[in-house]
Amino acid sequence: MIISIWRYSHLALAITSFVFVFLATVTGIVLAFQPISEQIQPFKIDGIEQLNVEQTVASFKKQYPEIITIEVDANQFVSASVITKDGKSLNGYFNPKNASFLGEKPEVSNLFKFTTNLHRSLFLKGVGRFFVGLGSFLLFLIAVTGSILIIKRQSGIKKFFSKVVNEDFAQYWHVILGRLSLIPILIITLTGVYLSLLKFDIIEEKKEKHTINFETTAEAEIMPETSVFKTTTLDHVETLEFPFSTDEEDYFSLKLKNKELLVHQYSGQVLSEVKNPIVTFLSNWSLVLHTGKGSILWSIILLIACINILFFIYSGFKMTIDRRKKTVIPKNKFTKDNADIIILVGSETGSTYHLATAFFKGLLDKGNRVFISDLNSYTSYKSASQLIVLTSTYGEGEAPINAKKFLTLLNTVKQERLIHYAVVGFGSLQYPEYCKYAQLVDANLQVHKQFQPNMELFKIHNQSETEFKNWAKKWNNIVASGLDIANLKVSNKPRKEQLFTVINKTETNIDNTFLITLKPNKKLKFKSGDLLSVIPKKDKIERLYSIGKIDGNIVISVKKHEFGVCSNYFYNLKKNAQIKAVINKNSNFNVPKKAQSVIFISNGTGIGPFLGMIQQSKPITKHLFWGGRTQQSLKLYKNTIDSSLKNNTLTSFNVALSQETSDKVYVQDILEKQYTIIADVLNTKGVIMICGSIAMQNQVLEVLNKITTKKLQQPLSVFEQNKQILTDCY
Ligand SMILES: Cc1cc2nc3c(=O)[nH]c(=O)nc-3n(C[C@H](O)[C@H](O)[C@H](O)COP(=O)(O)O)c2cc1C
Repeated sequence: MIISIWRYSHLALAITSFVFVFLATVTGIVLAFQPISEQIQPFKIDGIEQLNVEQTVASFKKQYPEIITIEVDANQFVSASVITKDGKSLNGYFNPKNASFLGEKPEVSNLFKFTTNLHRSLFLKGVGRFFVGLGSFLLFLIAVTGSILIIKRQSGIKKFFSKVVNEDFAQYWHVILGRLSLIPILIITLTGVYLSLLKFDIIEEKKEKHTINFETTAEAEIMPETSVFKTTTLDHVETLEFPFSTDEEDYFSLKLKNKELLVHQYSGQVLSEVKNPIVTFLSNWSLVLHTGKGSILWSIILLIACINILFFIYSGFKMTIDRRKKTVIPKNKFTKDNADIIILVGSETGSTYHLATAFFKGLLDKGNRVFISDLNSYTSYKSASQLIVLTSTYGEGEAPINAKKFLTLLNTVKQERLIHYAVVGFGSLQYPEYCKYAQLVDANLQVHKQFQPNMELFKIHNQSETEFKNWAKKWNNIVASGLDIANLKVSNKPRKEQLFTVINKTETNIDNTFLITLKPNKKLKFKSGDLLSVIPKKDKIERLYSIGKIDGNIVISVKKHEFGVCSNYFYNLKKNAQIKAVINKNSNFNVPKKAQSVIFISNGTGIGPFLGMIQQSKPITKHLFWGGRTQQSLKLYKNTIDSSLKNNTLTSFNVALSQETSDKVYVQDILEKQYTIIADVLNTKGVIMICGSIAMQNQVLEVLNKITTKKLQQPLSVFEQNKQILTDCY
């Protein structure tokens, strides 16, 4: 619940301040170029930190009979106002070393003048200034609430900068850039507020007045060694005003960064010293930090921060709109008390709702009495016989926002009837606590007297529509709700299908396995390890095949099952037949660009993607391990493997045949023998890729763990976290 308060505050502030923040940011982007354009002008003289005021005054006095002021600005450009020997007044930039004139101060461009006005007051004078100041304060609050949201999302302040899982472009970059620009944005907003308060005199700059007692001043003496002009270098000076006349009671007025001095014009004695109040110090810093004056680096940081703010406006609103679109609970036709089937949804960002809605509508279409709601609305159900919980997991294995109260309610609400239930967990394998909350819900329902499971907990990675349909099919077989799985409208994304031509298909081998080669009709970008998604007309259920890329074509290894809809569909395709399919990127199972050595481990048809990878002519070490039944099973792949060995695109091939000899050898057995290869590859940041059956994967992982623990003194989990173990098993 707490996270929602912060999220709503963050959103409410963003909506309230949108116009002002947008205008201030766009104008801020333009204004960031002003200090940069100033800095690149040729008025900077190196070494003013070694030049003292006395030397500068002396060189000016040599050149000009009268000097009015000398100034040093934030860019360390020295400007002055002087009268020349021929009585003309000269204003502009000077070289402080020899007092030579460098040029007039350039006029501020109309673009910068216009933008500054818009930035400061929206051309509305005081009222505009007030709203800009308020906008700045609201942006500060947005940054604070945003930081709190990141802390909540990352489960603690210590993990503020730890890895963010990339599930959605807008969400991922909102967090990543938010963290990086937090400090500059806090500085921009706080200084913006400060400068506004200063303008409205809410903060006042009260300076002490100078008092001079000429009676007590020392006898005139020409600038002694200890004089303040000698001990002050030019880089500390802001302005130096010269005396009006030669009268002893007329003095220099020297403004430094931290104080103001009145200096005797002959003795160099300090007649009066007034320290700058803290307000002046803060004002100077606020101006420098807010505008980037005097520093190209800081101006660029401010510029990037402003561009990021524009991105936050876009990504923040995009996330909100997406969430709102997704989080729509369909209208109920039946009440909670006259429905037979209750669907309860737990969702943080709304994705689970679209699958829940498809399921709900599918059941309604077949005449079921269904009621749908969120998990926090759990209550008693008078006629229900089935409960389906569809819930995601958030934070570190925690309940999503609309499910936080569910477990408490489950233990307090009385249920009169015995209800059968099924729980589907939605999560992501990228999080260590995969579908943890669904697990918790399932465990609590298991021990509840009024609930009885009709199937095991089902976990779904990345909102997979295929997996959801698989679950729905299983559930439907148990409950016999008449659900038409093929026509469940689970997808809200249009499918961009491409045409492929069958250019080769082998006969089935002894294991009923065959290879099919497809040529894309149009040029397509894809890699070995990507997935080919096919939806056969017969059952309209999506199937995914891991593909090998050979000579720009797709090769897949398929096992023909007697009643397999898709495998028979593929098998019955004739040469030159056209099929429609989609290639899904699967970057988690492509050969990583930086890997210098790779081990491929597979059994059966799992060799498919590796047939492409072993042919790729990358100068890296590649070892292939494959487990099959007999020599006959291997024949299907032999040509590709042999040519890869011959061309040196494959370093070694290790085969395990389980039915060839009496001592059944499986792929994990040959791995154990080749432990040095495994240890070497992992130790040198190489990668192990596994494709095939889940049973094989589990056995292989066990063996790999033994090897790493023994030979590298580290459990396999360390290499899994380093992304050195990649799997694509089914
Ligand atoms: C900040 C954050 C934390 C997450 N934590 C987990 C987690 O601990 N376990 C898990 O399996 N999935 C986790 N996920 C993934 C979500 O459960 C997954 O994306 C799910 O499909 C979201 O569904 P929803 O939009 O209906 O909430 C997390 C996602 C985010 C953005």
